[in-house]
Amino acid sequence: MPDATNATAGQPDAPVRAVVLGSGAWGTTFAMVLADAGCDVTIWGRSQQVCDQIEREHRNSRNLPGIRLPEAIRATTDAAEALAGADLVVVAIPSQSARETLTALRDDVPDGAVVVSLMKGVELDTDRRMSEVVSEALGIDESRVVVVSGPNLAREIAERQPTATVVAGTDPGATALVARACSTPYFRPYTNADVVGVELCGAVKNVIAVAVGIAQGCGYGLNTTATVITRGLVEITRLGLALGANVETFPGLAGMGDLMATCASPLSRNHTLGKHIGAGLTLDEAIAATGGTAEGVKSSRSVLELAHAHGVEMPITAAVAAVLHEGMPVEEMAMSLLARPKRAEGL
Ligand SMILES: NC(=O)c1ccc[n+]([C@@H]2O[C@H](COP(=O)([O-])OP(=O)(O)OC[C@H]3O[C@@H](n4cnc5c(N)ncnc54)[C@H](O)[C@@H]3O)[C@@H](O)[C@H]2O)c1
Ligand SMILES: O=P(O)(O)OC[C@H](O)CO
Repeated sequence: MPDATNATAGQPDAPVRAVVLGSGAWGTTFAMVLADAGCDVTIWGRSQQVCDQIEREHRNSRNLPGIRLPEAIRATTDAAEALAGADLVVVAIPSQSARETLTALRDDVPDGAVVVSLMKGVELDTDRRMSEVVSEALGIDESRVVVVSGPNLAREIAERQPTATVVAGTDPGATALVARACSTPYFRPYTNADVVGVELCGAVKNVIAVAVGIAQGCGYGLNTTATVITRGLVEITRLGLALGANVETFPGLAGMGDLMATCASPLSRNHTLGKHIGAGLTLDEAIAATGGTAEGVKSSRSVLELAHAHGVEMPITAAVAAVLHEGMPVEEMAMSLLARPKRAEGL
């Protein structure tokens, strides 16, 4: 396995000590990636039952049925115990729970630890990106927060299928540490200094995946899917550029790559939820039928607020928010998008 020693901390032989906050599908899978890369990994979870099963049976049947986890991964519900001496603190809980959860753990996160956000959402009410929420909740500089985002459906990675990701941070040392800590023969990180762009890609693609799901649930075919994905990427790019992102991020893994994976895969919770809505379920019914966290439900609202605040037009996001939260019938969604004033293609 590749080397994941903590050379930047001046301990060339010590493995990186990583703590993953959250024992859901992605937290558990990322813990497996870190362990396969040579890190010393502990998962902190809320469920005693899930933690016990990870420790004793090396499985998490609630979130990753049928997957055998590395035996070295430990799991506990005791946050202080988990976080003591951590070099990396990886946050893998739903975006809207991040501030409250991290504020409560603030005193347990060691000084100097690099904090990694795996979350793909924008906070309701504040419209903050997750790295901003992490930094505010823990009282740390944003340079200590690194983001990992890409075409990373948990189940496929838990099966060790090959994929790549983007590790984004403003501090080159912290970014390199995280990239080294999660590099395995099946998981290839690319670094990027554009935290804003990478985070917006991850959050908004969930909303676009809901839109694609709705279209497919309504019975529309691949022309509609391709139209929503392509114009969805335009929306993401427009918002990103207004917020200072780098244009090169959007056709990359965190942008087009993740959009393609999420909009195409039946494993995606956002896509699945959209399909249920398109097929006629209510939002509550669709959430229950989907299971897991479909971040696009809440982020459709916060992304739209962010867009309004910056004068950015995001018609697909607006239509998703209208269907999910304002009672717009799904049948009206396509019409509301296609009837807009005609314009030239492009941003
Ligand atoms: N599943 C994926 O394929 C995937 C891939 C990339 C990124 N993500 C992102 O990672 C984040 C987590 O996703 P997931 O798939 O692990 O979700 P999940 O629904 O499978 O698990 C979420 C976990 O967080 C826990 N949790 C919920 N509220 C909590 C709180 N207040 N405090 C502590 N723990 C809490 C739950 O108990 C659960 O263990 C999301 O932002 C998601 O968009 C997921
Ligand atoms: O299951 P989803 O819709 O949350 O998507 C999972 C990942 O974000 C795909 O990269």
